[in-house]
Amino acid sequence: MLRVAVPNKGALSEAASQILAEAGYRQRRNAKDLVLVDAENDVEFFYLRPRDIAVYVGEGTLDVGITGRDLLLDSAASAAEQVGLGFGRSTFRFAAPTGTMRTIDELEGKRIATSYPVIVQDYLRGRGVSASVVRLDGAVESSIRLGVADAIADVVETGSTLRQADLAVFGDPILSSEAVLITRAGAEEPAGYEVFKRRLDSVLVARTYVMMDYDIRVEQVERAVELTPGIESPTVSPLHREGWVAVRSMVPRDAAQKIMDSLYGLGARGILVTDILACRV
Ligand SMILES: Nc1ncnc2c1ncn2[C@@H]1O[C@H](COP(=O)(O)OP(=O)(O)OP(=O)(O)O)[C@@H](O)[C@H]1O
Ligand SMILES: O=P(O)(O)OC[C@H]1O[C@H](OP(=O)(O)OP(=O)(O)O)[C@H](O)[C@@H]1O
Ligand SMILES: [Mg+2]
Repeated sequence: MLRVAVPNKGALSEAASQILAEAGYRQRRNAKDLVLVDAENDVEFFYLRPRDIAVYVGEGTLDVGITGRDLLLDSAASAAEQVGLGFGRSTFRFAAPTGTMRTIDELEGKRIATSYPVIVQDYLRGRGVSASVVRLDGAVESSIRLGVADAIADVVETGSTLRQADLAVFGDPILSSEAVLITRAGAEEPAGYEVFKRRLDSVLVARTYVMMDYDIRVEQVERAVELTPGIESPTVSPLHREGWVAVRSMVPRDAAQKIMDSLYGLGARGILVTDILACRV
């Protein structure tokens, strides 16, 4: 049975269970449950702290995990990112009281509070800056006001937490994070992983793409399919109406409106867009 680690709480928990449910797996109904066996699909889910997931997967106790890229890097566990899952996006950045710091070099000799000490130390080492890192569990934004740090390095999503604390980011983003699927680095592929991965990949495709159908004159088909090349190749079928064909193709969801405008300009009519509920590509 494939053993999968899923965040039990925090920013990634709900969306992780959601993507697994969309991939056809049973998920726990009670947020207190620690384990759920999906016997029909031969998968066992373990609900764990997102920060611990890379440790279990790196040790090989669990086969696969969903965690944040930032948490994976900070764990220094021997786990490898397989695919970005497109949710739980954030950046990881330095911040200090508004107007006090502009560059990374100004961190020299300062105290930096963070919940991600490994990422911060690696980054500073790479930049040749020596500073002391104060490890805190959370609510890092309060650390400067409370006198234990001069700057912080933390997860920034909307930026509203920083604004509330009168802090401003400075320097380039240290990294961009999202939820990722991880497995043990260098290990043989666990039994059942291929199907599990294909199911998640399929949800990502179904979320990213829509199905587009349209009718167009035969002379314009080549130009039209350049706009809608699909993943494999578009389906072109004859229409009862002489000189016209119907085209069906997957297109990226966020480009659909622009593509429809261009197709209409080429003379396409009856342009329809539908959601993809599930797929295998
Ligand atoms: N707004 C956000 N706040 C915190 N983490 C976020 C946010 N958006 C995305 N994430 C990601 O969620 C992961 C943090 O998980 P964690 O469980 O610590 O979340 P949390 O919301 O801080 O939970 P808790 O505060 O209960 O520990 C990281 O990968 C982080 O990049
Ligand atoms: O940019 P924003 O949208 O404001 O989100 C980022 C904030 O959210 C998280 O805090 P959380 O609420 O998880 O508290 P914590 O720091 O105690 O974990 C994170 O640590 C930042 O503080
Ligand atoms: Mg938090």
